[in-house]
Amino acid sequence: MGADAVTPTPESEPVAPPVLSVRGLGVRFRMRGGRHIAAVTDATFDLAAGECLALVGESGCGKSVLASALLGLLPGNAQTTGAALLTGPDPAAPTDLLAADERTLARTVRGRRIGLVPQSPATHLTPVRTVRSQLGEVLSELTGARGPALSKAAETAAGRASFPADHLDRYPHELSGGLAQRAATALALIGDAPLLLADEPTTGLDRELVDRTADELRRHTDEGRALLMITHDLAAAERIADRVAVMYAGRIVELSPAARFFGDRGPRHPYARGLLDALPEREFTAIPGMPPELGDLPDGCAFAARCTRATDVCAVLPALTPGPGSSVACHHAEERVDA
Ligand SMILES: Nc1ncnc2c1ncn2[C@@H]1O[C@H](COP(=O)(O)OP(=O)(O)OP(=O)(O)O)[C@@H](O)[C@H]1O
Repeated sequence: MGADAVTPTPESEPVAPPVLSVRGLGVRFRMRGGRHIAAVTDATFDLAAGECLALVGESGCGKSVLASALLGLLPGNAQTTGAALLTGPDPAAPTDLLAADERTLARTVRGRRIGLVPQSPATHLTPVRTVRSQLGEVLSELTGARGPALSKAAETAAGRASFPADHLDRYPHELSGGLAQRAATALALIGDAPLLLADEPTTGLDRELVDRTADELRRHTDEGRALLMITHDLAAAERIADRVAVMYAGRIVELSPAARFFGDRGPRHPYARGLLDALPEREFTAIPGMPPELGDLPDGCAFAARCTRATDVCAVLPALTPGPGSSVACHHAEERVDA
């Protein structure tokens, strides 16, 4: 499918001009013996200010690789295709994150135009330095603050992520999981980036902390930031996402408003429906079989081997196509409309 082959339906379209416009993004890893792993193929979506898009899917489907591509943090054996346009100070001259050089990404994008809320705050924070010192370092780098102003700025930065000022002089190992996450979020917010990228921000947290962390992220979105949240946690996605993109075997197979996805009508793609049905609070029925190897994908629909709806037509790759309520890459999606 070409980069501009997806025309989103009104329902699956973002509500304002995009902060991020991803078109036909692909990431392949070159392996020994001339083999390739197609980790992400033809990802196309927009993300607007004040909007949260949850990118969901099973482990290994390519979510984190997509995030790394947006941050310019792919390893040397990666090849990218397509474009990922990040709107900057001049809306008429967006930065293509896939084409930008490392200097541009390091100096003007990471931390300043994209704030990364990491998967594991414990490993993201430096263990031998207090939270105040770590906030101070990023603040002086991004804002130039020095001396007493720096300490005050650290308190303000902590407050934005609801990190308590009386814990600023603690080391990461002295923090609970929730506070470590808030410290990491405070770091991500310092540059006042219009786009936040949260990679599994709730992993390892108990349910109450998941809800609180998700609500915090929603608050930052409501302040006008765009949030791309990568998550296994469908409950967290349901809590805060405006739209949901479901990835399977490196491709986005459904792009849907969250209200529809989690509501009575539900997703239209059989895999997306299977993901929801696997939840303990729903049918608790696992999808049979395993996802295909990304180095050995079939020519047609990668989900067909696990799909109860598969027919001969599924040997032809289905394109992500606008339909009633959501965009879906499935030859049989229409059968599920308003079921
Ligand atoms: N440097 C690399 N070389 C080769 N393959 C890689 C490399 N990095 C990632 N992959 C492969 O890309 C695929 C997608 O990985 P990715 O980490 O994006 O999945 P994910 O959906 O984020 O899963 P998880 O939630 O478990 O992190 C996996 O099959 C992974 O093995």
